[in-house]
Amino acid sequence: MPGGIDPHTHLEMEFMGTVTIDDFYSGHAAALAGGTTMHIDFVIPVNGNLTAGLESYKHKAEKAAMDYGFHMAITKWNDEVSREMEVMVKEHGGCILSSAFLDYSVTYRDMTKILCAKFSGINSFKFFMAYKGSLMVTDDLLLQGLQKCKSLGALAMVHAENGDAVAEGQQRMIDLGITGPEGHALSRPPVLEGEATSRAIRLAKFVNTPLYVVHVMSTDAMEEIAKAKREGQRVIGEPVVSGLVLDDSWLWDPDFATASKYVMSPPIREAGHNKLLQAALSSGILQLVGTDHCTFNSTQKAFGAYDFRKIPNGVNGIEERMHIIWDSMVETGKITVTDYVRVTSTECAKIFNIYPRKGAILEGSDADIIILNPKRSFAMGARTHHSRSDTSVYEGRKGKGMVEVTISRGRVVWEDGNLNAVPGAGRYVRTPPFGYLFDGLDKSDAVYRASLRAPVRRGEAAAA
Ligand SMILES: NC(=O)NCCC(=O)O
Ligand SMILES: [Zn+2]
Repeated sequence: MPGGIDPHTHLEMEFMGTVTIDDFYSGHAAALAGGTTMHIDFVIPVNGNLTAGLESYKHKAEKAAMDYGFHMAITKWNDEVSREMEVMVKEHGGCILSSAFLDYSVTYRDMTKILCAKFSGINSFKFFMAYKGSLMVTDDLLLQGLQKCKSLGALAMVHAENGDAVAEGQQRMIDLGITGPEGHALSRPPVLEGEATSRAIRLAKFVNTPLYVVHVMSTDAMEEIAKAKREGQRVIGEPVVSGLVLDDSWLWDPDFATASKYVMSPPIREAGHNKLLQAALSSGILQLVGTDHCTFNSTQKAFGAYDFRKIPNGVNGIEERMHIIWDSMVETGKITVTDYVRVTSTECAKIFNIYPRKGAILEGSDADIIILNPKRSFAMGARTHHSRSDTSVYEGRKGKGMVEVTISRGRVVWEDGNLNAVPGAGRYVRTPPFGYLFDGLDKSDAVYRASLRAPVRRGEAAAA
């Protein structure tokens, strides 16, 4: 089948003052072991300092062992950011140098050109509606961003939680003396995810642009997506492996190291949400499976030993995704093998406009192929996984369905537990703008304009 594509990971990303511990090599090794031949999400903040952001990623990307693409995070708004979004979307050769860069030396300008040429071709931008005081965007910024995304043919993605209310919820827990990992889940209940999802959907509707909701963790958020889709809105919902198969009971574990492993945002929900998210995936309400892979080791998680707000957010999943989805959804008859290929690969390639180069086995496609043996069993855990993390939220999990071979662009990069990819073997994959989600938007915009019956001509104008 086509090699899996993980639409949403964070490898070696700085987050909550901590750097995630998987880098381009260990993370990619883990991903290839999981049968994933490429993935899409590295969050680079666009902060009016594009070149610095790209420069810091260039060295990491040079070590990539698998094909990869980028999303970019928009965390503030000004003309420079707006301009940088254009820079990132333009294809190779069409790179625009922002006016600020032109003031620098030729060498600097050339470097900018090279970096832009190398990393342009990004067609998605991510907006965090949570993490007040750091990444969170206001409605005003989100609106500006949605409009800009639409004009560029780029997909707007949202981390949907009401960040203001989360901050209140956190303070409420601290005031109640709840400082442990369970406070994390209690401070940001499903209603806050549902509210932000609904708000983002409505703003995207107002702008008439497609929306991609990352890590849908609750039925509250899923129901908002279902409603919007029923009404014909172009909204993509991405559940992640942790939300599909885990529940929040671990957060109440008396052992801090165990409980803190499960801290991520939005939180892993109480049992029941997971099964309903699986059902939504089966029926097409949710469209593709990501991981939001963002690992911190036990030392890093221990930063929040006395205050859950300081526990770095994130769990593993890049290596486990293909196996767990096969075991929990195909082996149980919830989805067909064809659906499995769709939700782990094809849909992602289509949404990010790289199909059929990726996500298909066709003449002319990259020969990205996995061979999964449905009869072979797996047993997961930190001692045997390929991530650099000393913990796994899937510790002790057993099931059926093992990726035995991963082929990337025709080369066998993973075979029976052996990694055959060297650092630098991966290629950057440009994601062109105006994917299928943008088809016909001009027509619906025209219908909208025609429906306005305005301006009404009054007075002299009407008489003329
Ligand atoms: N999800 C999470 O807890 N960590 C990764 C960063 C984010 O996407 O929120
Ligand atoms: Zn997020």
